[in-house]
Amino acid sequence: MSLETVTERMAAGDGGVSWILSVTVAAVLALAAATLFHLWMQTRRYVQLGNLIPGPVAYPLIGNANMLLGKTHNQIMEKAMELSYVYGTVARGWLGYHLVVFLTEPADVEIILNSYVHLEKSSEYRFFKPWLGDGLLISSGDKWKSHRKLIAPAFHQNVLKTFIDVFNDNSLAVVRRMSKEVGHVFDCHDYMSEVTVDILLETAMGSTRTGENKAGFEYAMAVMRMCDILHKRQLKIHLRLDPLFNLTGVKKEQERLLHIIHSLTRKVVREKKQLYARQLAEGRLPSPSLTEVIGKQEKPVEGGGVAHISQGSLLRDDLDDNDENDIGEKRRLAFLDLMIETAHNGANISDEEIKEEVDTIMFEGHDTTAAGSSFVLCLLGIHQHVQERVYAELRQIFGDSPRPATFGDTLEMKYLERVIFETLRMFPPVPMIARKLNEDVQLASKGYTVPAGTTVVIGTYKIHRRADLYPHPDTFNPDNFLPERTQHRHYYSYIPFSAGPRSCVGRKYAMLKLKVLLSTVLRHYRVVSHLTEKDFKLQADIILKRTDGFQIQLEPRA
Ligand code: HEM
Repeated sequence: MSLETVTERMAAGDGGVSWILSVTVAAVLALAAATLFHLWMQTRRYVQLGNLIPGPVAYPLIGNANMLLGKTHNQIMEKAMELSYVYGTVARGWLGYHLVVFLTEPADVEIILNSYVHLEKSSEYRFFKPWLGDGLLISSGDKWKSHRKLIAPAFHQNVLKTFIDVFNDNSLAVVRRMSKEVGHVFDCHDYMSEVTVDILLETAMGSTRTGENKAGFEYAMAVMRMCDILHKRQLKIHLRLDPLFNLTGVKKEQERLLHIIHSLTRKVVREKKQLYARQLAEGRLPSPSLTEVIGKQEKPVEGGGVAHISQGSLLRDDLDDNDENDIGEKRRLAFLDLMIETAHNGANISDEEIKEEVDTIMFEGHDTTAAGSSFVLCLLGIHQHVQERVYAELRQIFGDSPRPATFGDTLEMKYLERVIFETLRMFPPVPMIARKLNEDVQLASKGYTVPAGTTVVIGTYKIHRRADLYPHPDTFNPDNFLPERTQHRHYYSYIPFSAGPRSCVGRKYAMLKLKVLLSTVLRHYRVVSHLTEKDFKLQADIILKRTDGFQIQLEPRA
């Protein structure tokens, strides 16, 4: 039909208009039908691929959501474990029409974690957003990539060495504080949490919470309480839903705490920036520059400033550089200073983004290490012969001297290192990791294809308890990490710090801090516990903890 005819018909009045209307409606309907057909085909493929993976019978509309009804987060985790016993190392569940796939086979886990494509976090991580904004833990795409590149050098081994004094001073302070607990059973997590926040305040922001600095004290308390709120939101179904959460007092408390946290981080970023500019103008810098500390001859390794903690090189890799030229050990550098310097040198990062990264480090570095160190103390309290071996190693390093630990000493703490690794195997502080797939993934296991849009849950806790990977997996045995044992295990069968490009950027920091803290505590006290690890009541939400408390007793060492 020519344009003329159409114009003629339009000019003809009502009949023409209704004809045009009919054509438009028909076109819209055809388009809608085509879109629906496309969606249906896609959904059909999604559902078909999902249903090829073994899992429980799913019901229309709800899928397997009935299995979650009325369950606590803990029971859900237990259910997921159960499913993997019944259905094997690849198991699926349907939340309505949303596919969730559980992986516990290292070769499959490697495909996800070692990829630069599947880096997006699942929607579960949204609770962190009001606190951490678009910080490293939850950001994605180019932002994550560029910030990771920027932050990784701040965790370089030579930077970490500058923290030794902070680690030592705070460890000794907590040993003194714990002296009032001698002789009775107490929860060591409170102490581990407090000392961890103190250390983070100094190493992340260059602040302390002692002395006149009331803001630092309030900040530390707010960080601890915010972590509790995040736990609550994972556990309580009504707090998970934003509209309901917004009506609660917990939301008000969250706002109050975030006001304290963000005000201080913003203020510290602003002041540090001004100080940096002033000192630069005066021709002096507040601290040695990042390049000076890292050293020109050493190139930071992509993804964390250190090679990945791998099975073959697990022990060597953790603190591999036995360089006694401890540059800057007396000159403390906070991550914040390093980020300000990097921004000054032209990196594309705003003040607000720097604030988000500092907040992220405060969160990620807190609960994980507090839980990790508490589990170590509980396990050593139970396994006295292991504790005696650790103590013998420490006596060999320090003799009778009360001197603080040096970086070189931490390299000698080989057995303590194995104890920490074994603890993180049995009780990984981050018990599972979740990713959202943006592309289909072909798994190594039985050739399953997991379709784009699926949430993949990597069951770290379950992988670490596989009897084919760790003989007697429920027995605490630090020798699981003897080099001759680790070299025969799959690289992805030990992932407490995750692995691949999105692995924990703070893993070397964590290991160094744990060694200094635990060695200081163990040089002063014998830890005692009358329980066994079978008595532990575990709570698995964001961070694995004991709901019965981390109960131990202390006896002073002569
Ligand atoms: C025992 C102690 C620690 C454990 C077990 C641990 C574990 C983990 C795990 C499993 C992840 C990946 C999370 C995911 O993909 O969902 C992660 C990420 C991260 N961790 Fe740690 N962590 C520890 C200590 C620390 C410390 C001390 C810091 C900082 C001072 C830190 C900073 C981070 C950051 C910033 C990320 C996000 C990395 C990214 O997405 O690129 N962690 N950690």
